[in-house]
Amino acid sequence: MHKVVLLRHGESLWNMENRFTGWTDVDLSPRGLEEARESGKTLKAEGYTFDCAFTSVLKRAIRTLWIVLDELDLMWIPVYKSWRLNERHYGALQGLNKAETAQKYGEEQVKIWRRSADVRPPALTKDDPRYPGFDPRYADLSEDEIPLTENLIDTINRVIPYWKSTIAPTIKSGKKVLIVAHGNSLRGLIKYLDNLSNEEIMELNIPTGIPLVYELDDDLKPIRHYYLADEEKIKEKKKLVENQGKIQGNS
Ligand SMILES: O=C(O)[C@@H](CO)OP(=O)(O)O
Repeated sequence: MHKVVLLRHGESLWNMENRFTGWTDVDLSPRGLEEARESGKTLKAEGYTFDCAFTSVLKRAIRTLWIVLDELDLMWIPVYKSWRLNERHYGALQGLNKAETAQKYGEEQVKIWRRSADVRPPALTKDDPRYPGFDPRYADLSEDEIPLTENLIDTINRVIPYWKSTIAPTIKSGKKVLIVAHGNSLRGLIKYLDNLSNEEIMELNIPTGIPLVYELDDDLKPIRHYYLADEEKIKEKKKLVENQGKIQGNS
């Protein structure tokens, strides 16, 4: 049996301001820093240790990982960063306030943009300053790999090849792996691992900063999974994420 720990970064400054973030490289909020510290302490208290870690190229995930590794006194372990673990690209919605967008387009439309598997938010154009092609960290990507917008399936189509080529073989080799990533890149990974339908994934929200343990069999098929926090806290934090897409006062 293998265990892999998935962790969504702590609250970011744009989670705090309730803005669509995607590939925008915003840092953790003060609460996010605390959540990261808290997850590190929980993992330590529960006796978790890791041989290596995987994360995205976005600082809210990287800093969460640093803080967790600091708490675990594991800052020395190998850390692999890949754009493939980045948050889902939110296209032209990036930067907009989620509640205001719900006010303008309706809560149902915002839920579809946020949680459906196959609907893409409006796309960026290549002359938009938010186009990732202008960012040196994506210099090695081919033009087809650089998103203008993504739905969850597009995200899955870049996360899963990395899982198969790199993360899964590492886990199978017996290494203890920590993955610190994002709400939707983790939803994509979970949809794949648990074989969830497009309807089921619609209702899945991942709270910030709570370690999620997946126990996997030898073929890396999930046996069970659980968060390292009490039920109430998980429920409350999932609700918080869900309500971000509602018109203010409707939560
Ligand atoms: O804005 C985003 O990039 C994501 C994660 O913070 O938000 P959502 O939960 O709306 O998919």
